[in-house]
Amino acid sequence: MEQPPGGRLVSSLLLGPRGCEVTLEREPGLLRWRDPQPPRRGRSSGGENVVPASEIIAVEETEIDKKQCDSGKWQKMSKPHAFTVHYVKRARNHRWRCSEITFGCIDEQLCNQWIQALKELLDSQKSRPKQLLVYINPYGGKRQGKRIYEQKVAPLFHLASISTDVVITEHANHAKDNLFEVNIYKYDGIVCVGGDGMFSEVMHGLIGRIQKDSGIDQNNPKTPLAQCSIRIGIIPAGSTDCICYATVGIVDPETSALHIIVGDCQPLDVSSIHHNNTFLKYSVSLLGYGFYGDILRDSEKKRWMGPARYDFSGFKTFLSHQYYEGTVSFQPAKGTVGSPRDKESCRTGCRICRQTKQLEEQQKNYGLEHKEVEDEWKVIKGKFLAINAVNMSCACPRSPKGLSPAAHLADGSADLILVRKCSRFNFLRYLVRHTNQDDQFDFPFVDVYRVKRFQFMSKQLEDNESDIKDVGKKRFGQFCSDHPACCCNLANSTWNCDGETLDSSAVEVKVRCQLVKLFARGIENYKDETAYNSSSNELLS
Ligand SMILES: Nc1ncnc2c1ncn2[C@@H]1O[C@H](COP(=O)(O)OP(=O)(O)OP(=O)(O)O)[C@@H](O)[C@H]1O
Ligand SMILES: CCCCCCCCCCCCC/C=C/[C@@H](O)[C@H](CO)NC(=O)CCCCC
Ligand SMILES: [Ca+2]
Repeated sequence: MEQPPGGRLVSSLLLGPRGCEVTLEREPGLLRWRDPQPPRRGRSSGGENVVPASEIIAVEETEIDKKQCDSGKWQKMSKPHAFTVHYVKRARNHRWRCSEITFGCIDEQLCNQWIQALKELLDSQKSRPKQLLVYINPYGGKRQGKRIYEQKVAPLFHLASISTDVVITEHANHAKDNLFEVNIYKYDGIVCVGGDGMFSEVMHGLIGRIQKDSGIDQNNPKTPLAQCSIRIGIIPAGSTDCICYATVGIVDPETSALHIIVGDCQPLDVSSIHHNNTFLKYSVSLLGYGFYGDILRDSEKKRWMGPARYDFSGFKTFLSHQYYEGTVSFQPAKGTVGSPRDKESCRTGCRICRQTKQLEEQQKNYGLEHKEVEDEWKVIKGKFLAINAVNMSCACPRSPKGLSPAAHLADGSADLILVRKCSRFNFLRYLVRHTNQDDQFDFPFVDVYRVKRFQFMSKQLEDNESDIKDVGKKRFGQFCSDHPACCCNLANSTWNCDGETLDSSAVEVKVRCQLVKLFARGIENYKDETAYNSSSNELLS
């Protein structure tokens, strides 16, 4: 065994029946070994495996059973000693798996030395969570949340020595209310097992609690909000799981559990939604009026159908081809680097998100953070089939590129997509482009803007606000002003806010740059030279 001062441990260990040189570089923290198997036809042998310390899940001493002991080189040892390293292995389509490798040692002392060195390396990974609070929605998606957690996630958390407090929710808002009661500060993260709605609930609980503890009034749309340093983890078990897909690249509980274990951190923009100085909701994925609002309103009555409710209501809403009149006003994002028509997407370590954050910090240092108040507003009146504001791409299994493929997770802006009244055929062409490689914004009836703030007011509300004079009528402001007695609900849509409906059709929206953090790292770019290839964790260089 060689142990030079640089902190490198090199030993000849056993991998099955064959010997193999294994190296542990303490700085920068890499475990390396070379596959010893003989060459097979059509396959090269001796591939080097490199596992960064940040992707080692656990190390443990291994009992060599009788069968293994009687075979190969183990036979030559009086009492074999071995240790197993559990680590992240990348598979296709951004999937992560927990893989393991067992190394045999000639004596107990060498085995203990390796185990100790690896454990010390694991202890030095400071961003890893040790204690988590887990909320499971047993009724989300296909109602598999509890099973998914118990079978796929809990064993991994146990392996990684993470302790958990688990709450199985009994009703909607259980998790949100609970977050105002428990001592959240003793946890390194909050995990939600469910869909986008469950994430939204946990996020509202966490943001609300942090603001309460910081003495910040969420109803004031101008107040800067306190950032949440406690990360949120998502174990996908919902119907759309768009936030998981757009931040990890796949909807897969095991992959998400591994991102939590290794302590990933992905900041996320959050939009705050107000009306008349009243806080309504926060949104991280889609805030949609018209088409997506109507799908949601219809699908809520069909929750019993599970995820298929969206296909049913989607088809019905498409056929209804309803458009809505109103006024959209917005402030174009000036402090951001990218544009919604970029070809480049937001990926792990995104340059655009980093640069935008730096710009924002520079502005803060020069006391210019409130400069946006004076920035010009652009006003668009029209008839819209859909108004979609997205803080991220909104990629999901139904739409692998999402509603705005170049939107960024953490650039402090949202992409505002206006789909004006057009024929059914053209609207279908637009929807089909959600699912293929063609440019969704390359239509004369679609406009897209990168914004920091926007407002919307439906025509009915505008008319009512100017028409209705007495207070009694104003309470029924959303009813038909031409026929005050008939109570027919005018064609107002509702807002779909991350899969939940909003009570008001008039909204004022402001993007809060990187308000929350997730246990994720954005979608990895395998072509990136710092990424590893899918078959052997080898560095692509
Ligand atoms: N025990 C419970 N009973 C009923 N509703 C619950 C319970 N726990 C949570 N909820 C609510 O269920 C809603 C939907 O849950 P969730 O997001 O997990 O599934 P989904 O709607 O099928 O998926 P998606 O949001 O991805 O479309 C959430 O808004 C949450 O508030
Ligand atoms: C003929 C081909 C037409 C195909 C059209 C497919 C379009 C799919 C786009 C999906 C966009 C999802 C955006 C994410 C929204 C989530 O915040 C929200 C909560 O989970 N989900 C929905 O509102 C559920 C929305 C579901 C819509 C179907
Ligand atoms: Ca954004």
